[in-house]
Amino acid sequence: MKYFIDQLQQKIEEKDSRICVGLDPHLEMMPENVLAAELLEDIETNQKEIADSVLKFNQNLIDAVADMTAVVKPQMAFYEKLGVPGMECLWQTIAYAKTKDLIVLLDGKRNDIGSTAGAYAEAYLENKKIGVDSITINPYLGSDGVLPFLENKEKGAFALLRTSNPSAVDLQDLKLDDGRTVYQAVGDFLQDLGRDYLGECGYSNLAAVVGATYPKELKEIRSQLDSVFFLIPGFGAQGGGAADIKAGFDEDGRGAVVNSSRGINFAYRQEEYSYFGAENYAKAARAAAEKMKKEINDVLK
Ligand SMILES: O=c1ccn([C@@H]2O[C@H](COP(=O)(O)O)[C@@H](O)[C@H]2O)c(=O)[nH]1
Repeated sequence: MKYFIDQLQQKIEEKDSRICVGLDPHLEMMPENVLAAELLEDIETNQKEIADSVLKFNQNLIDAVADMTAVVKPQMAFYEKLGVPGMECLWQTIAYAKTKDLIVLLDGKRNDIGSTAGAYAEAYLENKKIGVDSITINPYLGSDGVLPFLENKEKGAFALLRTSNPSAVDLQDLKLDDGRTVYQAVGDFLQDLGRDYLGECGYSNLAAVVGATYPKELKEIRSQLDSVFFLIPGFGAQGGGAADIKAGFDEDGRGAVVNSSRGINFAYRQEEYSYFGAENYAKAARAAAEKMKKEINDVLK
C-alpha cells in the first residue's frame, strides 16, 4: 500500500512537472468544431450531445498533456451543470485519465457533518469503477467532517486554506483573539490533523488549497506548515505567474502542484497560441502546459 501523497510526489518527480491540468469545460469557450454554438441555446434539451462533445474535448486534452503532468483536476461544477449526461461525461473523463496513469483530483469542495462526509468519501474515493484519487474538501465543519476523507491511505484530500478569489479576504483574513487569522488557524488545524497521515515523502495525505494570487500569504503559509502539501490554483487566467508560486514549494522544489484550467484548456483563444487555430486546440493546450511547466521549473532552480 502506497500513501496517496507518496504516489503524487513520485509522479511529479518522474515527470519533473509541478503542474496540475484543470479540466474545466466552460461551454462558451469551447471550439466551434467540437461544440456547435447552437446547442448552447437550449442546454437542458441538448445535455447529451453537449456532454459527448465535452468528453471528446477532454480526451484530446488529456492525450495532449498526459506525458507532462502528474495530475488532472476536473471541476465538478461544469459537469453537474449538464445533468446525468454531464456526470457520465465526468466519470468517463476520469476513467480515461486513469488509462493514461494520471492522478485524478476531483474538485468538488465537498463536506458536511461526519456521517454525511463519510457518504461523500465513499461516493468519490471508494468507488472502484470511477477511480478518483483525491478530492477537494471544505474543512469548516471541523475534524469529524475531514477524517472520513482520510480513512483510505491510498487516497487524499485537499482542504481549502487560503483561496485564490478576490473575496477570500472577507472571512479567511479575520483576526482571532489569539492574533492568528482564520486561515492561519485553519493551517494549524490541518497540519495537526494531518500528522497521522504522513507519507514517506514527509507530506501528509491531508493537503491544502492556497491561491497563487496571494504570493505574500502563500510564502507565510509555507513557512508555517512544513508537512502540508499545497494545490496552488490561480495561475494564468486569474493572474498568478511563476514568480508568485515559487514560495509555495519547499527548498527542494517539492510540496506543491500548481493548477491552470482555462489557461491550458482554452489556450487556442490566447493571442500567443492563436496561430494553432481552434481546430488545433489540443496542440495549443500542450504548448501552454509545456510553457507553464518550464516556467515553474526555471523559477525553482
Ligand atoms: O481557491 C481556489 C480553489 C479552487 N479553484 C479552482 O481552480 C480552478 C481554476 O481555474 P482557472 O481557469 O485556472 O482560473 C477552477 O476549477 C476553480 O474552481 C480556484 O481557482 N481557487
